[in-house]
Amino acid sequence: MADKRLIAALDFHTLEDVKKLVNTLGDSVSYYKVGMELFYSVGGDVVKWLRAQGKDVFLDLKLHDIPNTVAGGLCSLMDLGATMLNVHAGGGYTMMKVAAERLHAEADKRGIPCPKLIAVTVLTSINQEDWEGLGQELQIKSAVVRYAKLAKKAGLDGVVASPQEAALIRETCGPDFLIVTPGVRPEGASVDDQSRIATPAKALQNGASHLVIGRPIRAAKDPQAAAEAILKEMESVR
Ligand SMILES: O=C(O)c1cc(=O)[nH]c(=O)n1[C@@H]1O[C@H](COP(=O)(O)O)[C@@H](O)[C@H]1O
Repeated sequence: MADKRLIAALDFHTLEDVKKLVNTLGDSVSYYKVGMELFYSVGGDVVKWLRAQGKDVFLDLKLHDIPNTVAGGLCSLMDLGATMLNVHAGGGYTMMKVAAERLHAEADKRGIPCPKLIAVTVLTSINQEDWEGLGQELQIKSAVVRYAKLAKKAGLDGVVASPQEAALIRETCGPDFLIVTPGVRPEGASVDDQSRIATPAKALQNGASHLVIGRPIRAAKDPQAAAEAILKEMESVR
């Protein structure tokens, strides 16, 4: 049985590349992330294809707009059958609340299960210098926890944050709150454009519920072996 805590990021721009990786990883990986690169090139068909293969899908389009537009956008995405959708917490409490309410109401109306809705806090690529450049005065950690509390109060199921903030979020938001962490790098792997990172084991020890991992699997010489090594490391933290 695949470990559903691992979400492999499909940052490709063709369906052929997606099929190749998904077929290579086979039963080892059952949860995939479709982000803007793939969705903008291929559209909703990729989500439908993944669902037809029995895979869960995190549709990561990071909606960020006024409440009515975000809520409407989420309802439009609902037909694709994604397991999880996201918005930017920077859109504010009212936006998140309206989005969650409209998504739930729409799911009830259609008689379908409601996708999980999570909020991106502070992108894992943001470092202290970027952060201060934005004129932010809180520490990154404090801002992330503040966003997480707002997301919870607004009725969302969880957040996207770096593994470095996961412990504080878990302590603040309780055991059932989803904490989805990108910025995960096995020991010695290339950091790429990420800033606030940790290893798979450390991310889980800190309380992450899901790990989003892209290049360490996708760009590996042997993606199947890379995924298996990550899954083995994850297995040590239950
Ligand atoms: O929402 C996301 O998934 C996300 C949020 C964030 O703060 N940082 C982040 O890296 N991501 C996504 O997570 C994936 C990480 O990919 P790798 O850096 O290749 O492991 C990418 O698809 C990003 O779009």
